[in-house]
Amino acid sequence: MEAHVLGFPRIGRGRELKRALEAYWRGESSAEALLHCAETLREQNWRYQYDNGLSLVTVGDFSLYDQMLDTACMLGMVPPRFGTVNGDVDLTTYFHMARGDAQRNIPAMEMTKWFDTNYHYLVPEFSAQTNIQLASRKLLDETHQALALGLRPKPVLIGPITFLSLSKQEDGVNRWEFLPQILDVYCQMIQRLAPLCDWIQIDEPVLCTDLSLEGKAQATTTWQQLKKAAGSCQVLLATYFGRLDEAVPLIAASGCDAIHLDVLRNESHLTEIIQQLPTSMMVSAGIVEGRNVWKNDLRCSRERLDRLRNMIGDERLMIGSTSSLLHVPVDLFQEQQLDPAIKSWLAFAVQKCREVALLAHLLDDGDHEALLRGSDRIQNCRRSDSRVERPLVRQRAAQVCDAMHTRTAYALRRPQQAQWLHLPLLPTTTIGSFPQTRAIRLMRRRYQSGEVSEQVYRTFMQSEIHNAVSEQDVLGLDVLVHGEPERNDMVEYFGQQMDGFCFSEHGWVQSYGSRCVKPPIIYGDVSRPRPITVEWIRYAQSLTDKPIKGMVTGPVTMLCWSFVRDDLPRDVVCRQLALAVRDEVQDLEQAGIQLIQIDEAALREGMPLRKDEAETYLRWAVDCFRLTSAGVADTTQIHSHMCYSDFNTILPWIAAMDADVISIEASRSNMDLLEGFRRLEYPNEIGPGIYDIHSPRVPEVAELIDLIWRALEVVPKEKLWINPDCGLKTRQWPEVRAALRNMVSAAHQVRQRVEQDQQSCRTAD
Ligand SMILES: Nc1nc2c(c(=O)[nH]1)N[C@@H](CNc1ccc(C(=O)N[C@@H](CCC(=O)N[C@@H](CCC(=O)N[C@@H](CCC(=O)O)C(=O)O)C(=O)O)C(=O)O)cc1)CN2
Ligand code: MET
Ligand SMILES: [Zn+2]
Repeated sequence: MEAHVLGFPRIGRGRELKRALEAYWRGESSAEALLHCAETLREQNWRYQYDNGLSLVTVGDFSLYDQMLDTACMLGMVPPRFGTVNGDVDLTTYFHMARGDAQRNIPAMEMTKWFDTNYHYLVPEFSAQTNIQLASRKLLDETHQALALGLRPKPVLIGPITFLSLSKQEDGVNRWEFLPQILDVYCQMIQRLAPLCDWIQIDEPVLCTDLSLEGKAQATTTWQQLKKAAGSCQVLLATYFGRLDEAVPLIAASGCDAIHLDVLRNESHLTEIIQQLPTSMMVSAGIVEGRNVWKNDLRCSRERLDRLRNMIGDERLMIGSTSSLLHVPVDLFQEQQLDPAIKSWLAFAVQKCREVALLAHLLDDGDHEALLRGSDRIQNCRRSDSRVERPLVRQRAAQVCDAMHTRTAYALRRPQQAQWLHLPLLPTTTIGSFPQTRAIRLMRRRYQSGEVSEQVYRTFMQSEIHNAVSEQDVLGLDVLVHGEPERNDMVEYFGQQMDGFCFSEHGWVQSYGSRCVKPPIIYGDVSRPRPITVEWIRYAQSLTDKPIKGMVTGPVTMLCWSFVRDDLPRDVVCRQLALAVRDEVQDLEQAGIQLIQIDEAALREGMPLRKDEAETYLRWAVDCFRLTSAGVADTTQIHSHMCYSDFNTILPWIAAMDADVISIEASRSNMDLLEGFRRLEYPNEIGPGIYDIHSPRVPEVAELIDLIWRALEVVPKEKLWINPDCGLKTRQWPEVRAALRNMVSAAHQVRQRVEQDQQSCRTAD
């Protein structure tokens, strides 16, 4: 029986790829060194798969930056601003596409979230100049590398339907018209791969979303052609992240040799799905979860697989992970500090490979009872651990009532806030973080390792806060922040101070390019034993007469960016988080902080992939935000920040959050997205980001003024705030200083004009 995973993390168990990339970008190492590191990592990843008993190793999941970008390169789709392509896309062009070219002032390709994960892909661009041609040998070379090592490669490609669905097009261009040319390149590649392997994997995760009309119309014939190109090599059509629904008949008619599906997320429809497939089609059962870190319940999985086997027979079954393992850390065995009991409940990518192989083995005849008992013991230990279910947390959650979600009407709060705040028109602020410098990170590491005392650490962080506050004072911002120097990450930091969470030392997961996150693990009921941010924020407030905006991470974002326990529904966990953050918000208020931002950066990305599940999610997500924020006085101003602002379909829900002020990403869309807020007559205040913090480019005053005027066409002047798109932690101080200086100057100039106009209106009256 074939046993495989859909993909493996590429960052390396010691984040080798991150270090190699950043050294190369800084000009400190050669392209050869980078490519050598990549080759070594691929080999290492395949060894993990092979040594743990998988029958195939996945090839082509490795990338120097992103697999969608790699696919665009394979198709020769270099956007014209980066130059013309001659032959294969070179490394310099590749990284310019990913990160922009600062020297020539060329913006990078857009980055956005990969389905409902915290991974970002680069969005391929179709324009009138797009010229599709095979322009990368990467997949072929890597397949040869695996063969040379004596391994059995299974090359993987992002499928054409997913690729096109996730791309963008310039006005007047229909990207679907490129499908025949794209297919031609895919077929060329597949024809070359076919003699080298038994299986080719075509990833079509878009099948687990509500498919577009074009996608539906083109899918089946597209895959039929891919299969034709593969000849006698078998094609596995891989779906993941959700339910298949209406995609099943499309797949059934594809002529492909196997379908991969997520058994857990399709459980209730499994029989129906199988009935629709031709009996010649094999089923690769995604049974080991690729999106969380919990050890597989082998008995339960074996029962699931047995039911499936009874429907289709042994010879039609393959065993796999539910999705690529890109979304989990590499190797649990590196962890030295985890509580041993909790560690025994976990599996990272390497361990998950083993689980897939074990499950294939468990389906053989033979006595596997000892193995199953071992797995049962672990599951029981986890269920009965006293840290998992805590009566006080449950009691408190049960006592939550409607009144705890509701504040006085905004119209009544607003004048009360204005009375003490005395803000000018178009107030300026930032989203929270200032540059996380090398020195800050180093100090944190030295403190964690015990090299420096708590006293030294605190004094250092206070001096960073002092520095951030005086920078903001000099810049003339109206509402200040403390700058978040004490936070390694906006989610991990809060998790580290709550009960019910645990942490890995090396559990890095790629977020984009070389940037990684270390998601905390929620294993038990969550509560907040003591205040988290109060000391830091109070210190910042003691340094200035201007208002400091307190900064906390909201419950939905804590949930979305953590590994969440799988023994409770997500909304229940989220409500526990909401109560914990609610306590923090109230403590900040008690400490005299009257502006508090509750970041819900991930609210939009947490939306389920299927529209029919969106409303349920939005209802509890918005409720949790309200539960977090509604315990404060009318005079306290609640802010919220959300990134990745594809908000148009959920605007009424954003309004229902009832934050006094929201800040959102808008600069890259040129304020276009505000149109929706105008139609809705968004009642509260709003700060559409006027400069893109993802790029080192310093925006000019004139363009900022222009954006502010554009925003004023839509947002009444009394409701508009001026701020960047997101936090500034990934930037450097010189850029930040220059950009904020321009932002404040732009705000002042527009403010003056608006005030003059007001004056002359009054005189005319
Ligand atoms: N969880 C989460 N998801 C998010 C975001 C976010 O902020 N958090 N933002 C959006 C964009 N995603 C991002 C993801 C990561 C980073 C980022 O900057 N990551 C850092 C790591 C941040 C971190 O946890 N840093 C730790 C550990 C840093 C570290 O590597 N330390 C060195 C030692 C210090 C040194 O020599 O530099 C080491 O351990 O070897 C700290 O500051 O304490 C990185 O990859 O470089 C930025 C944006 C969406 N998703
Ligand atoms: C990814 S959203 C970031 C919000 C946070 N307050 C920051 O400025 O970093
Ligand atoms: Zn943000």
